[in-house]
Amino acid sequence: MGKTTAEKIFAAHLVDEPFSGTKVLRLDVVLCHEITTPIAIVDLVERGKDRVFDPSKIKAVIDHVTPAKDSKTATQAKILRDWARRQGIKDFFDVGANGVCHALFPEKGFIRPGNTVIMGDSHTCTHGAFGAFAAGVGTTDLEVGILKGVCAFREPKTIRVNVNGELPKGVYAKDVVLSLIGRIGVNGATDRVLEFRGSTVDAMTMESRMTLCNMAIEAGGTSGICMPDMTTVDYLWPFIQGEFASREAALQEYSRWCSDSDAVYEQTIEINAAELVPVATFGYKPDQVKPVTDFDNARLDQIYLGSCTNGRLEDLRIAAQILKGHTLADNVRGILSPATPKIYRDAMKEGLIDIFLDAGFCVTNSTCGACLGMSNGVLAEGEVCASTTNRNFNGRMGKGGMVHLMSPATAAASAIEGKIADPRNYL
Ligand SMILES: CC(C)[C@H](C(=O)O)[C@@H](O)C(=O)O
Ligand code: SF4
Repeated sequence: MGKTTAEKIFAAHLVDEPFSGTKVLRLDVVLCHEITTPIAIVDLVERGKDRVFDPSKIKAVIDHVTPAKDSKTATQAKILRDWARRQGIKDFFDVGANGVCHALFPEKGFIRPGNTVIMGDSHTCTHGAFGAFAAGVGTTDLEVGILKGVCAFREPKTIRVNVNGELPKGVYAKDVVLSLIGRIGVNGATDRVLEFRGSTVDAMTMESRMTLCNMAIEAGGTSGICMPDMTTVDYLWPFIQGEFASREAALQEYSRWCSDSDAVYEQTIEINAAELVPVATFGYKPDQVKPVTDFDNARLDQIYLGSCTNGRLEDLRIAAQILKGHTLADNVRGILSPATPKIYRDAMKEGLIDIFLDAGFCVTNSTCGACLGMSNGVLAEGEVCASTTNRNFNGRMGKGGMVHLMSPATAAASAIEGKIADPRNYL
């Protein structure tokens, strides 16, 4: 019987099976940020276990609130910073070099096909775009991961999502994944891997694949996964060229992680790309999704472009293309947080930042900040934000505030009109 990508990765990393169904896997990468890792660090220090299994396999960033906004966040950053220095963690990204974890780490080439990756962050599933098994974990698992380089998982079943056909004008990876979540619900993939397949996914950039995998958790999924292919190799090439004689050789090596043609799936979902339309969420759950054309004058106060879902260069390009020559509607303010310093710099070189500034946007440094309502764009009670992020929970971007999730194109069109708008009218 053939194996799925997740099954292959589990088999290749298995170190123990203490109970039936629970598998202890060897970890290739442990990712850390300043919100969850300091809790683990303090506990490890208290227990006299201030060690790490392998400093070269640990990558850390201060990204959620940076530069620190108060004493508490400064302390969290300091705990992570001191630990990284103490443990000799070279891949540590501090103020000036830091960006949103799930955008920064892939950009640095840290995630490879077939890898096992954990982080104390629910959107770790993003890294599955590289054909890796990447899962968010709690503090206890994170501590064990940091100390021993292993993590226990129940082997997840895989749901295959076939997306075929060409995406219509104004429809992007965000619309695909929001439409999927709208269909299967916020628990539709609980404890499952969502494997994204089909010609639409094959044609996607790594950035778009990351957008797809990023939101697997919003349907309850443990990880999203895409098949490694030449797009993956091309993205990683600057980092792997020393390891392989040619791109073809790299592709051959990475292809072994692709699901077998006779792999068994728990369920297969078919999505016809041609039928998709630009969508946005309307409630406090990511599965409350409807076409943008069904919003009747939905009032907005803020537009937010950024995050690990849609703060990448391709997202900024799409939004800038729509915003060019326009300004923000009178009733809204706009905030752009390019997800990493490289994205920021590239956007500057391409003239995109000028377009945002000309439109009236405030451009912040690279941080999660507003996405989780901690800094750089927190909503006031009763305010509404059109956002390219991944969570619309009640109060997510500020107590009493509401969030509509959408693609960068829809956010840009909405910025111009001051209400949820159809990007197709601007393309
Ligand atoms: C702070 C962190 C634990 C959290 C997460 O796990 O997702 C954050 O990144 C978020 O998006 O809410
Ligand atoms: S950008 Fe938002 S969703 Fe992504 S890691 Fe940061 S807080 Fe979490």
